[in-house]
Amino acid sequence: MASIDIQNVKKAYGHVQVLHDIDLRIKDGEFVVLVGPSGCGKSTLLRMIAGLEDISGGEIRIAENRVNELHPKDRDIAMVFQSYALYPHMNVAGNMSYSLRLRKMAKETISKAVANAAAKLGLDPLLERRPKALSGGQRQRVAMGRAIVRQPKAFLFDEPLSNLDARLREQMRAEIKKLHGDLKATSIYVTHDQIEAMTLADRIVAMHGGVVQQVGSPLELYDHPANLFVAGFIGSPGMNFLDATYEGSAVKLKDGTLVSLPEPLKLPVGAKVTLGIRPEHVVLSSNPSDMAANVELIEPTGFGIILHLSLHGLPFKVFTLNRSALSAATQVNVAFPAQYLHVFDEEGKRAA
Ligand SMILES: Nc1ncnc2c1ncn2[C@@H]1O[C@H](COP(=O)(O)OP(=O)(O)OP(=O)(O)O)[C@@H](O)[C@H]1O
Repeated sequence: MASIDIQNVKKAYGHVQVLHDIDLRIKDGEFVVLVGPSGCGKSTLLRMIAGLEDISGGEIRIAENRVNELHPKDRDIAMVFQSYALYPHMNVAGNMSYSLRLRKMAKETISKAVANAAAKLGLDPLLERRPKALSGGQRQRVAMGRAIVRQPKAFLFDEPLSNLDARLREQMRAEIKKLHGDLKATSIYVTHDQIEAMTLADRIVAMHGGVVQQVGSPLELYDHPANLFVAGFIGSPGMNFLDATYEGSAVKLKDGTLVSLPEPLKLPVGAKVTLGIRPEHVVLSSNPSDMAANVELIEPTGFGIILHLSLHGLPFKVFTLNRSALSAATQVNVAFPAQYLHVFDEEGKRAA
């Protein structure tokens, strides 16, 4: 196991800069998730750590050693991809033991390592099977087993669950988390799925446009998003945003409604701001003096209900567990509890 240090790392393809000055220190044993929309540069960063892409600037250190010039096979890390890349002509045991056989390890040591990993992953009954006789989930487990037997310094996961159906993804996600609890191996996991990031990570690195937007625990990002991008990306359904102006202890919405803040912010009175509130934090009220919104669509999810509203003519969502919302009238009143409000300045940064 090892820490991974990423210092001022840049990547350019020709004149196009796809990663800008990335600085991250991943602690020994930590599970860090790189999350962001397609094209944000997360896979490129992972591939640079693995040695599959050149580094245009900066330094990457694994276990305190600079690896910029090291060949992937000399970095002692294991990568698990979305495509399982198993050898079709080898059975499960053969696939899992391949790298150890290449290293000419003793047969007994190899069998023990394979047996240990197979037990952890529930692969014992499948050791003799070829990949074509396995389900997608089982193949992904073999790919993980192949990584585990090597006891690498770190695991790098590149969207490993993307090929699986929703239920299996959920199950494998929990298995990966349990496995990490067990192995405590340094892990970097790339995904575009914010739920995967929230549920798996010790720390999330939210990326956008080749720039790290925020690094923190899942709840830090959920409770205190550093900017509009993170606020909108983390959480589903996504946060509602409303244009407003700062009025001291309140913000004023476009229609003149004053929304009280829990405390004053360091902003000049009259400053343009964006008010954010998550759909699950909006209160459906019966008080006619609260803001009125038109009901456009009702989506029952089983667990709860998503109300698509039009507030001051703009789309606005509410998530509620209250089933009476299923029969909501054409108009509802909404209230914004002060402790759940987020305010962002004109540049989109969280206002403190
Ligand atoms: N070989 C390449 N040549 C030129 N540009 C590239 C190359 N590989 C990636 N890029 C660009 O670099 C940017 C980052 O790509 P990257 O694959 O890291 O994004 P990503 O966040 O992992 O997206 P996805 O989830 O779609 O894989 C993109 O704009 C992409 O078009």
